[in-house]
Amino acid sequence: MPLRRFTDLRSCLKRLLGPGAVLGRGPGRAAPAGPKRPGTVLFWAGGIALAALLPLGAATYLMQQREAALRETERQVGNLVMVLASAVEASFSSVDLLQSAVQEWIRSTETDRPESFAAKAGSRETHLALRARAAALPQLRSVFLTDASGQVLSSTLSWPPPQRSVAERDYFRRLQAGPVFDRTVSAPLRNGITGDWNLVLARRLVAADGSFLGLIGVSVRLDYFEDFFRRLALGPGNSISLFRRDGTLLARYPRLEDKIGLKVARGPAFRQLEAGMPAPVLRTRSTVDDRDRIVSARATESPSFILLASRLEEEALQSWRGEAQRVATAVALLDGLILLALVLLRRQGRQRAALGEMQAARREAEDKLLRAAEREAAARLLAEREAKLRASEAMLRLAMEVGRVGGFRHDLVRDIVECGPETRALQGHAPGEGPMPAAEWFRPVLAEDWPELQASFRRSHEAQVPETVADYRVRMPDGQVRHLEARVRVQFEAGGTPHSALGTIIDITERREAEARIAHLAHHDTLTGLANRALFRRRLDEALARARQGGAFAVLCLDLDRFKEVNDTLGHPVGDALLRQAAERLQALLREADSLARLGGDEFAVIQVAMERSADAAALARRLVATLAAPFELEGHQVMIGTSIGIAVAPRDGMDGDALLKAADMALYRAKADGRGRWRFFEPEMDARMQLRRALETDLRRALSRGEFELFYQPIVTLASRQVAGFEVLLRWRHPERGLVPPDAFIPLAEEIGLIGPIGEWVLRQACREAARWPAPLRVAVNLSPAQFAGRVLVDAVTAVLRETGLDAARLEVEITEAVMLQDTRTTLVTLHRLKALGVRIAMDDFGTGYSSLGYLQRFPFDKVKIDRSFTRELERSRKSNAIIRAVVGLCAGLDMGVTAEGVETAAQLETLSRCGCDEAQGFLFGQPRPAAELPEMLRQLEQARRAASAAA
Ligand SMILES: Nc1nc2c(ncn2[C@@H]2O[C@@H]3COP(=O)(O)O[C@H]4[C@@H](O)[C@H](n5cnc6c(=O)[nH]c(N)nc65)O[C@@H]4COP(=O)(O)O[C@H]3[C@H]2O)c(=O)[nH]1
Repeated sequence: MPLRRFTDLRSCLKRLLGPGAVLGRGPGRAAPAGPKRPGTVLFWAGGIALAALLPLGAATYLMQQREAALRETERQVGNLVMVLASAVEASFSSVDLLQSAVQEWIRSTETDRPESFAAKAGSRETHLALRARAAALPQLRSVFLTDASGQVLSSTLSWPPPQRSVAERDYFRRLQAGPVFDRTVSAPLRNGITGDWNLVLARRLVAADGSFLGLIGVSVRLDYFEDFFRRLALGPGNSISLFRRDGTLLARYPRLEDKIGLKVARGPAFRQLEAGMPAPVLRTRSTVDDRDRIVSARATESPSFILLASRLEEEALQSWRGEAQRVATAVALLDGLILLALVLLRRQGRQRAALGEMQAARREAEDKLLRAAEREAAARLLAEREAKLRASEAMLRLAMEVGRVGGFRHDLVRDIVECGPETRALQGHAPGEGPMPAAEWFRPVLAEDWPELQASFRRSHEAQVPETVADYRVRMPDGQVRHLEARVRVQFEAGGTPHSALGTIIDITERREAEARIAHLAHHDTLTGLANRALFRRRLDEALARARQGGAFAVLCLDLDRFKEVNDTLGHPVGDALLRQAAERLQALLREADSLARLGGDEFAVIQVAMERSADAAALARRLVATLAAPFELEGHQVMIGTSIGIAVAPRDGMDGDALLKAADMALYRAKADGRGRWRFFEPEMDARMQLRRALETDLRRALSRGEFELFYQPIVTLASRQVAGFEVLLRWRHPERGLVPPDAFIPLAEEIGLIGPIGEWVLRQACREAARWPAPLRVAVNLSPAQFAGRVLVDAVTAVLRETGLDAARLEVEITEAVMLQDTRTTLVTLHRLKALGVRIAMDDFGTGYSSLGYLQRFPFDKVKIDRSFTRELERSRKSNAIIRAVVGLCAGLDMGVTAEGVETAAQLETLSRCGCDEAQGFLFGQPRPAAELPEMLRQLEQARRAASAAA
C-alpha cells in the first residue's frame, strides 16, 4: 500500500480503529487527570522502544546492502581486468610474432652479415615486405630496422627510409650493450609532431657469428589501448590503466595527459601484485586522483605490463544511496506515526476502556503500516537489485561482445554447463538459455581438435592445475569455423576431486588469421606470391628425403636477362610488374608437384620432381627459356627480356640442399657466360673454375690497395705527318703469382663485382698526372667502362682529376664502347655532353663490332671513331673490309669526326689505311703498349723512323 495514503492519519486510524473510537479532543476540553497505570507505562515504554528500534534495524539492513553492492562491484572489476589482460596480451603477442617472422626472413634470405644485411634491409623490397606485415596489425604505428650503429635502414613510414638514428634511445642501448637482453620495451615516447604516445618493442638481430646486427623495432600506438579501454570502461567513474612494471603509466582511460609517461606512486593493488598475489581486488584510495575506488590489478606475461581497472566507490554505491534515503524516509514516517499515536493515546487517558481497544487497534494499524512499509521497501529493494543486476549484466555483456569473450561454469559433478546466450553463440550453439549437458556443450568442437582438448582438461585435473588454457576450433551453425581460446579455473574439493570449472572463452579467430597471414608472409615472396628462399629450402629437403627412397629430381636456377635494364630505365613499378608476369608464365609451365620460388631480385628456382632422364630437365629448361623470350606488355611498354638457366640433378650432383643449389648456380653462371638465353647442366669442372674465379675475385679486391696495377701506354700516330698524336692508356695487373694479367682477364670481373669505379678513377688520375708531364699537344686516351657511366659521378671525378693534375681538358680523350650507348641513353647523352662541355675529347672505340653503331654516330658528336682491329686485320685479305673502312671514313668526314685505325701491324695495312683517308693509326707497327718510363725512348725512336721515312719520300 503506498505510503501517501497514510498522510491523513486521523481518518486513516479512525478507519482502522472503528467508528466508536475517539482519536482526540477539541480545544478547551480538559483532559481528566488520573494515576498512571502500569499498563500505560508499558505502553509508553513499548512505543518509544519501537520508535528507537526501527532506525536501528533499518541501519543494520542498509549496511548489509552497502557491503553487498561493494562486493558485486569487486566481482565486476575483477572480471573486467581479466578480460583486458587477455586482450592486451593477445595484442602484444601479435607484435612478437611479427618480429619473429622478420628475424626468420632475414635468416632465410641469408642477409645476416652486416654488409648484406644493410643492403637488403635498405631495399625497397624489404620496405614493401615490412609494410605488408605491419598492415595486418592496427595497433602498430611503424616497423623499422636499424643497423648496429642505430641508423634506421628501413621503415614502414617512408621509402627511402628517413635519415634517422635511434642510437640514443634506451631500448637501442640496452640491446646494443650485450646479449643479456634479447628483446626490450622502450619508455613511452611522445611523437614530437602529433603528440601521440608510442611504445617501441625492440628485438635484437644477430649475425650468423652471433654479433650484433641491429634491431627490429615495432612502434605500438598507446592511444589504440586507450581507445580499447574506452570501449570497455563503461561509465565516467571507471578507469582502466596500463603500466610498465616500474610503475610508468602507459595508457589510461579516462586520459590523464600530464601523467602519461611518468612513474606514478604504486598503490596497494600494485604492491600486492608485486608480492605475488595473482589478481588482487581491493578497496583503496587512488594514487592517481585521490578518490576511493575498487581496484583490481593483473599482470600480463609478455611483455610484462600491469593492468589496473577501478571503479569509484561512490558510483558503485549510487543506487544503494537512493535506497537508503527511501528507507530512512519510511522509518522517519513510521516513527512520526508512532509518536503521534502516543500523543493521541495520552489525550484519551480518561477513557481507559476504550484505550485498550485503541491500543490493540493501533498496534494492529502499526503492524499493518510496518508490514506495508516493509513490503514497500522490500519491493523497492528487489527492483533496485534487479536494475543493478541488469546494468551489471549489460556491462559484462558489452565487454564480452566487444572482446568476443564469454564465461561459463561447468558443474563437473552433474556434468552440465551453465552460461549466457552470448557464450552459447560463441561456442557455436543456436540461441537458447538454461544449463545444458556438457556433451552437448562440446558438440560444436571440431572432431580433430576434440582429443587434444579432452587430454588438456584431463591433464589439468590429474595434476590439479588450477588454471588451464586450451585452444580449439568450433563449427558455427552457418558452417563457419572459428578459433576459440578457453581459460578454465578448476575448483577442487578437499580430497582433490574437481567439482566445478569456471572459464572464459575468447574468439581468437582474427588473431589466428593474422598469425596465419604472417606465417604465409614469412614463407612467401610478397611481390609474386611465390615461395621464398626459406620455403624453397624446406621443399628441397623434402625432395631430397624422397630421393633417398629412390628417384631423381632437378633443381633449375633462373636469372632474368636484362631485368636490371628494365628496372633502371622504366622504373620500379614496371620492374615489379615484369617480375609478376614472369612468375605467372613460369608457374603455368610447371606441374602441380613441381615447386617454383623467387629467391630474391630477378632470381627464380624450380624443383622438377619425378624426373626420369636429364632430357626431361632440358626439355623443361627449353620451355622456360621460350616462355620468357616472348615479349611482355607492361604499362604500355613492350619489353623483351630472356632467361639463363643452370641445372643440377639429384642424386648425381649431390644429395645436399646447399650443394645442389650451389651446383645449379655455377651452371647458371656458365650459361650466362656462354651467352644469354641458354641453359647448362652442372659439370664438376665448373666447380674448379668457379673456385679459380673466386680466388681471382679475392685478389682483385686487394689489388688496388696493394698497388698491383700498372699503366702501359701505346702510341697513336697521325698518318699525314707520321707524328705521335698521343698515347692510349692500357691497364695491367701485376699479380704476385700469376705475373702480368691483361685487362680482358680481369676488367669484366671488376665490372661485375663493382670494383671498376675505384679502379677506373685510379687509371684516370694516374694517366692525367703522367700526361701533364708530356709536351703539349700530346694527348692521353683513357678507356671508360659502361659501369662508370652508370655511377653518375663520372663528370665530377673527371673535373676533379683535371683540376688536381693541371692537365688541359683538350688533351684528355675518353674512349667509350657501344655498350655505353646501349645503357639508359638519355642519362648517357647528358653525361657525354657534360664531358664535352668540359673540353674533353670523346672517341667511339671498337667501332664496327656492334650492330647499330651508325645510329650512335648521328646521336652524339664524337670527336673520333676508332675502327676495330678486326677490320684492319682483314684489310689485306678482304676487299669488303677495305670498302667498310672507306665508307666509315667518308661518313665520319661528313659528320666532322676523325678516324683512327686500331691494330696496325704491317706497312701494307698502313699504306691502305692512308689511301682510305684514315687520320690516325695505332698498333704494334708503331709500338706495343709500354710502361711510362719507356715513353721518352719510344718517342725518340718513332721520331727517328718518321725522319727516315720522310727523307726516303
Ligand atoms: N693484336 C694486336 N693487338 C693490339 C695491337 N695494337 C694494340 N693492340 C691491343 O688492342 C687493345 C686496344 O685497346 P682497346 O681496344 O681499347 O681494348 C682494351 C680496353 O677495352 C680494355 N682496357 C684496357 N685498359 C683499360 C682501362 O684502363 N679501363 C677500361 N675500362 N678498359 C681497359 O681492355 C682491352 C684490351 O686491352 P689490351 O689487352 O691492352 O689490348 C689493347 C692493345 O694491347 C696490334 O697491332 N695487334
